[in-house]
Amino acid sequence: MARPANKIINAKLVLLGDMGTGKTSMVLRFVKGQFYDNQEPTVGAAFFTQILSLAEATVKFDIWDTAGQERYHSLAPMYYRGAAAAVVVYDISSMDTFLRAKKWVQELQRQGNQNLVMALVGNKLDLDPKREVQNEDAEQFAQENGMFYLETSAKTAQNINDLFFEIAKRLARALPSRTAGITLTDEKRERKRRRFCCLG
Ligand SMILES: Nc1nc2c(ncn2[C@@H]2O[C@H](COP(=O)(O)OP(=O)(O)OP(=O)(O)O)[C@@H](O)[C@H]2O)c(=O)[nH]1
Repeated sequence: MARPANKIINAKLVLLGDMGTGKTSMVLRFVKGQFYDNQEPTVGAAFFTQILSLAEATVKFDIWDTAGQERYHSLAPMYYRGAAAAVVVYDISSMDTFLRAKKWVQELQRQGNQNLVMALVGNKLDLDPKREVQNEDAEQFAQENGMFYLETSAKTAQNINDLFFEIAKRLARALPSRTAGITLTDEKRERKRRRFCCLG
């Protein structure tokens, strides 16, 4: 039987985090079900789309996967501005990447969207024997900063779909009940950005 029409949410989602933490791999796992051991570093940013159907809403994600290398840092605001959700990624086997993730959270709190749904994600859970970041520490940091926290592995796919489903649920909940068609992205800015980005 056909499901009744539910609200449609267009949500811009940005991934931020140190280089090599697995941002691209997480998105590729979610969007295409693929994983590469030799995933190339992202240059600038990469764009993906994916649709998730929940009982309460259909969420269309516009996903910006940013480059983690320091030289691209100044580009990041272009991608997190107007975002409805941000995923800050670190690698559980690298304390340095966790410290970098904390910096990203501070930057988002200063400059990001006020109602941003934020997730802190410890990726490379399959490297648990080499763990440097304890999950209690990450969980506490996430709680203190109003984020939800999850550990994932893009390699084994563990918790990858759960991450995006949880974000979709929170976005659906953040919207009042009669808001079908409302977009969570900042349309005006987004149009400007598109003009800016696509002028050849
Ligand atoms: N063991 C393991 N390796 C992973 C996982 N996710 C990604 N990798 C590997 O980590 C390396 C970096 O992955 P990327 O997805 O390019 O990381 P990124 O955060 O997008 O990197 P930048 O584009 O430089 O910011 C690649 O060799 C991946 O194969 C994971 O869950 N487990």
